[in-house]
Amino acid sequence: MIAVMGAGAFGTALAVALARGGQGVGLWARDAGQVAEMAASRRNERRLPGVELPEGVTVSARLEDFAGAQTVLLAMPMQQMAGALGAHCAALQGRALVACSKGIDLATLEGPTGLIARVCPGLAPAILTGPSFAADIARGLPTALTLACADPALGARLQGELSAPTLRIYLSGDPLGAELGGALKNVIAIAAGVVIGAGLGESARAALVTRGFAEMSRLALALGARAETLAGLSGLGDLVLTCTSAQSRNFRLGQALGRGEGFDPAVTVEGVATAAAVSKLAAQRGVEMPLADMVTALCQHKITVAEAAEALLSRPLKKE
Ligand SMILES: NC(=O)C1=CN([C@@H]2O[C@H](COP(=O)(O)OP(=O)(O)OC[C@H]3O[C@@H](n4cnc5c(N)ncnc54)[C@H](O)[C@@H]3O)[C@@H](O)[C@H]2O)C=CC1
Ligand SMILES: O=C(CO)COP(=O)(O)O
Repeated sequence: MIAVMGAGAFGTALAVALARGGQGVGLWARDAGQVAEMAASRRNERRLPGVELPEGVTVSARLEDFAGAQTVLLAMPMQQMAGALGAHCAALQGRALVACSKGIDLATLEGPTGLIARVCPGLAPAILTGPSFAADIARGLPTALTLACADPALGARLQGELSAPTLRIYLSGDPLGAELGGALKNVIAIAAGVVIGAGLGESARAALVTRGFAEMSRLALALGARAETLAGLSGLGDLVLTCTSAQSRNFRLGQALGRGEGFDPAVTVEGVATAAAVSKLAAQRGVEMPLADMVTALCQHKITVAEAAEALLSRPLKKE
């Protein structure tokens, strides 16, 4: 059995895909009311409407019900991960923990695997990330993801366990690079949404995505990630998806900013807190991240879109 902590869109979609592939999956939600609703309707209408939970998915608000699961997927928003893990560390002893969240913790500037290693020392962390909208996974559309783990034997076990007929998993030994790609692309996706929302055009978006990739790579390499990881599914792959699709919540928030419209604060948009974390991290390391800094300032309403565009276009001319 595999357990999934966090019954949002992504956790539910992964549970559905894995169960369709023949795995027994325990889907844990902290809210007993939501669990009762899902158990009765066999759906998660709040987060993943229109998708039936296969028979192989068991829902519960009691983590003890999934004590047999050797692998636990963590699928809550990044800023909630430290609290959720801290509360359940004892119950998770002896399991492999696979982070499915994309972001950097604003309080500690840790990514998911670093946070797991600190909050639950002794547990084996891995990360599952890459271009994959929950709705696509749940519809059974083909999806490829990266499973990154520092321990090659555990990584190979998880790769096999988490692969399903429409979920193709590639293995990486660079969890830092994989998690940084997933976190940083959300920040650039907000900027891409701003460009489109403000009517600055497709050419500007292509330039921004390219310069965004350069800036993602600059920070990731400075922190010790591998360049080939950034060029893979978890970096470039997810950057392309998120910067070009209105299915992305990060892109849609950016579009709203670009148009001067509001955005529903209840929607999970990982890039907002992560942009602020990235700006801090980059300043600490002396890495230039002009796009992330602009996104941070825009999200905090410290500058206007016109000022951001002007500031980026008037930067000193450089070599590519
Ligand atoms: N939705 C998508 O297409 C994808 C999402 N992700 C990542 O998955 C993570 C979760 O995103 P979504 O599922 O889309 O968000 P969501 O907004 O659909 O759901 C978040 C869920 O987390 C739960 N939650 C919040 N705090 C919690 C806590 N302390 N303990 C347990 N559960 C808690 C909420 O009740 C909610 O059910 C994010 O980091 C996101 O970047 C990754 C790939 C695709
Ligand atoms: O990470 C995702 C797709 O790979 C989902 O993106 P959003 O969080 O922007 O919706």
